[in-house]
Amino acid sequence: MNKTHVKICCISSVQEANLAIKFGASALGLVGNMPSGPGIISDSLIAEIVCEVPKHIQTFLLTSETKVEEILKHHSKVNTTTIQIVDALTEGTHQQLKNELPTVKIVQVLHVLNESSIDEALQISKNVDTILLDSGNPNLKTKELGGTGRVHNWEISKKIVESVNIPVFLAGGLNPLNAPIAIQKVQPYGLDLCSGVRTHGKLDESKLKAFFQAIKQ
Ligand SMILES: O=C(O)c1ccccc1N[C@@H]1O[C@H](COP(=O)(O)O)[C@@H](O)[C@H]1O
Repeated sequence: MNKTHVKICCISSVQEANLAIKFGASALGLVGNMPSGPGIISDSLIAEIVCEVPKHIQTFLLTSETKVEEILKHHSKVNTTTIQIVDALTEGTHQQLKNELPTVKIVQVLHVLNESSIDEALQISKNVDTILLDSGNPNLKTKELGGTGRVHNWEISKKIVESVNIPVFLAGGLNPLNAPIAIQKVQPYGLDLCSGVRTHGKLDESKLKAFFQAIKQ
């Protein structure tokens, strides 16, 4: 079995970034402005963290912008290696983004709500580098676009991993206890987590250690 990649999300300082990297994260999530969620930081802090991170580590800007023009504007302020779009596009296409930023990876989040997510994933997979499956609900009045601490239906996630030809990250309520089961059941390219390795919002060294120990392959 291939090694599962790990993205630690909701990084809120250079110290947290270094801690996550020390334990084995190959990617870091930096949460921009959102309608809700525990991990939001300012764009200036995102830019500062990006500058300090070693070049082999991927930095993901989480953006709630849904228009290509606005996504480009957001990214220009922070210069991450990767853009993670946490809601569906409403103006422009993924291809436009890729044309404008050929060296930046484009990750589209899909909030797994029901079986219709499988067809949606298939469509999206033609135009992005990576899909990230999360447990939010963009249909609520105040949108939930991630950071929920909730697990979704992994049977559906498993079918998506089997159906698409691009890497898939699994997110949503992962922690040291359920991560090995997630890997076995869904077999994603990577795991992505925020609340499961934190205590009172701060990255918790003992939880991080337990997480990486639990998924050692
Ligand atoms: O954490 C947030 O504030 C957030 C807000 C809006 C979109 C995404 C957000 N975080 C992402 O959500 C996943 C899942 O979080 P959790 O592990 O269930 O707490 C996390 O990996 C971040 O990518």
